[in-house]
Amino acid sequence: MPEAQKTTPVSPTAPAQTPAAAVPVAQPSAVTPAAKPDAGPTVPAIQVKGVDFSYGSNKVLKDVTIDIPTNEVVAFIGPSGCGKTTLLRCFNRMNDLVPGARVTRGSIIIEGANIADPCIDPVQLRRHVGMVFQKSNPFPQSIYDNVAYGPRTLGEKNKKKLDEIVEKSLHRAALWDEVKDRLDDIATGLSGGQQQRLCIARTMAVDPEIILMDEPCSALDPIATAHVEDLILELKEHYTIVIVTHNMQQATRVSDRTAFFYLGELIEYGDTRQMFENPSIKRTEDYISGRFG
Ligand SMILES: Nc1ncnc2c1ncn2[C@@H]1O[C@H](COP(=O)(O)OP(=O)(O)OP(=O)(O)O)[C@@H](O)[C@H]1O
Repeated sequence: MPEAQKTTPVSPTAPAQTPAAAVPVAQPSAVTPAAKPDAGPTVPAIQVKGVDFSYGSNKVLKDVTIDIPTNEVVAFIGPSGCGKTTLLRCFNRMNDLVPGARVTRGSIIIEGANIADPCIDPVQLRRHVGMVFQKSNPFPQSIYDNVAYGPRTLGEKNKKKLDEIVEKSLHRAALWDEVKDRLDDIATGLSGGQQQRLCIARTMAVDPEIILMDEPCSALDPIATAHVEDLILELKEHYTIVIVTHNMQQATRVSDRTAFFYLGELIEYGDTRQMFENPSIKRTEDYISGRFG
């Protein structure tokens, strides 16, 4: 991807990396992420400020405020129906596609821009904020064409450039060595774990800054899951990752911070190890120790 495109801000009116306003200082301490030791002040990749979200008259997110730090992995956990996926899908406005679904209060700031701003193009936003789904969904095309799809859609026609993007993306997805000699084979012939890594490569081919993962390992066996988890740890050097997971061990293995949701509210947010070893809130403790959910 040309460098100029890579740094295109989400909003055409906002300069790239414009510092956003600080988050409200009056957050409850349980939802304030702990500062990383020695980390200087950086603008979070995503700032969620007092968001309410409804499907029709059903309010499913209530006053959610959370910062997602740049180049970290944040896990969203909580019992089924608590709103994890809904919040994740707010970050690239995937919920726009659901009739009657909307943010009714608050704002979400990405790269200094309020993503609800009418001048934001959701397609452009999704280039910056990629998504990997629960079930791998490769197109019934070749491995190469799956990865080249995004760049081609954005207008890249140069074969050499496309070859480079495909190779780099497959490398980053830790799949290159397994597929380099069969790039023309149909993608649906890959194993489940390979298909999921291909979908991650496809997401990376348009050079996003943020990758959203909605239970990316739920359909995978333990070996394929381990591959994807290793990959997540490698990817955070280059990307900010938000992952929804029902697997508590997975949250502890891959994430720097964890956010626990219950009935549409953010109950606790903090350093993953600290939260799992010494949660501040009784309900968090009950959930992570398997007493409900
Ligand atoms: N497309 C939709 N239309 C109407 N209601 C929806 C829709 N998607 C989700 N909901 C409702 O919103 C609430 C939150 O759902 P969401 O999928 O965000 O929860 P979740 O925590 O991700 O659940 P799970 O862990 O089971 O995936 C639930 O009550 C759900 O029924």
